[in-house]
Amino acid sequence: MTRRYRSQDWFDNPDHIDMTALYLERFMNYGITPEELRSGKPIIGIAQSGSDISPCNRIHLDLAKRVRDGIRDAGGIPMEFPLHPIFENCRRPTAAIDRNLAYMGLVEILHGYPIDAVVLTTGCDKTTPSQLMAAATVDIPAIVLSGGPMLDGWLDGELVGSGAAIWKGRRRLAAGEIDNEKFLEIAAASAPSAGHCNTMGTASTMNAIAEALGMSLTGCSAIPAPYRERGQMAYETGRRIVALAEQDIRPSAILTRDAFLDAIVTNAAIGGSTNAQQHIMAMARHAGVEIHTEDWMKYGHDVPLLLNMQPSGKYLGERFHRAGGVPAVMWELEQKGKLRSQRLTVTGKTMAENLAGRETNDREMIWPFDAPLKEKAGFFVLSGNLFDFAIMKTSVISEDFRQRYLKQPGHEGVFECRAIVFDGSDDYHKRINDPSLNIDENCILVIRGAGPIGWPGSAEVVNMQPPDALIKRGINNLPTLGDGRQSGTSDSPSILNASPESAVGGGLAWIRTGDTIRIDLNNGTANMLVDDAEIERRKADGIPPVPPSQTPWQEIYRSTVGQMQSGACMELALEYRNVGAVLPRHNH
Ligand SMILES: CC(C)(O)[C@@H](O)C(=O)O
Repeated sequence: MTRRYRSQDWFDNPDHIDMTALYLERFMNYGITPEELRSGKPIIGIAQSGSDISPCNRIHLDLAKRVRDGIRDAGGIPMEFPLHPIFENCRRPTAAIDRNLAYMGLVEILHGYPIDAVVLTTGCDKTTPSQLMAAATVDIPAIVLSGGPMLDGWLDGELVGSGAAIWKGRRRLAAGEIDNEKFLEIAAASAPSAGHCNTMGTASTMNAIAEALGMSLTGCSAIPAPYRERGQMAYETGRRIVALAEQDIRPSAILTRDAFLDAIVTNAAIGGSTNAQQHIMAMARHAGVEIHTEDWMKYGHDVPLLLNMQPSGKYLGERFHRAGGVPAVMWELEQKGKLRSQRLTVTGKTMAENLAGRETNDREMIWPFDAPLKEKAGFFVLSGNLFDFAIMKTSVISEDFRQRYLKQPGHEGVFECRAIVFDGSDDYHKRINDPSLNIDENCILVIRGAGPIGWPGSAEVVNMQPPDALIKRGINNLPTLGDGRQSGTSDSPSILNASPESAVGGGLAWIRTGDTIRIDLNNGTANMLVDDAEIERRKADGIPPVPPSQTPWQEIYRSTVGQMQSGACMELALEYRNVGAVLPRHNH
């Protein structure tokens, strides 16, 4: 039996035939017939995230054609509409402020237009969580179609991964090993085709998480953008969303606590981006699921690193796809009982069923659970008088860094450093090479004013590079700490996402250059060794100033956003759930 869709309240509503005429007539101007719209078929939205200013997602302009084919073949009517663009690399002051804006825009579209189900076209970092957050709020049937990563980058016979090549290139530039032209050549080589980052940066991470949550078809996220399977996946996704609409399988049936815990576990096993922390929190909260600070350590930290992909490992996205992609990693976890896989996914089957038979045939790319690339590779959670919450990405800690800071005889897991404090990244760039700071290997670089309210939007700036003089001596990483984020493609073992941020009076506001910071990974603490009376005295100096808002949205964003610990959500939006079930009033 076909069910009555919400779109029929617009197009087939005997109580409001006067309104129906108004709703129907303008769709005809691009050739849709009233019969189609009144046929009782589901109207399937395609949230189009691709555009010329969203190059990571631009492939979706083509893929949408195959999605439409799938929707039509399965008996639905496609309607494509734009999503607010989000382009991490280029958006100033940061794309982080776009996540909540795109979220809000998509909620309004899905609620206010005759849309029964939606295909979410994901790619660049925040295009995934923003759309899943909206799907959770509206709670109409939804499915993720990833755009896929770029092809692998190659230069001079070596793999060059996007993002990772930039951070490495910057260091080589500072060391005087390459000139500007070579740096640009490396950057170009790392991005050889359509698609998002070919490394396990935030884009690949968030698409993998969408799949781990059960919101995309099995094997979707890792298919490189230009591969034929990508177009085929678009077609199958289009077909599948019609079935989800018919069966009324909604995100609330899929986005459960079990699904989010599996996302945390999978993120650790793939060496996922630190940005996943705030996005997982935000998606969970919009889905009405409680994820607690302790869950990161309890479920995530002990998970080993299984995927040999940059920045934690060696290879890039094409090999990941050929090795079986996300299902092959999850298969390893499933064998060891690390997942809660008896849960529904958009395939209509359980995650356990989706994973059956998905063992990898490439053990250089996906390592066995019992003989992994690294043990205990999940995020490490820290707290202390500098912040209530921050994370460290342990999967990228190099052996050199471990030896220097974490394996000092008699003090394993504990190190003390002299703080060099920067107020935002302009200050960092201006002063990092100032010889009067005497920065050496006993220093920790601290950045503040980079959180959701301070920046505004939380900037990817914590992976600060050491001064040129140190890099020339072969010291590529100093400990760093801050209330901002860092690129998922970075190999810096930073302590980041510190909450509460300096701009709201978090502990980072009271630290001064020259203070000693003690990091204790045995107890999960990070403290400035400054007594409480002195901290109180410093409070009289006030919170370090942050720049004024430059646009209306920046001001609204600042007045509504929470801290990164809790997902940097637009807090008032959390009051709204299942808004797709509440039809808006007629408009004339
Ligand atoms: C590479 C970027 C822009 O930094 C981001 O996409 C990430 O991976 O976090």
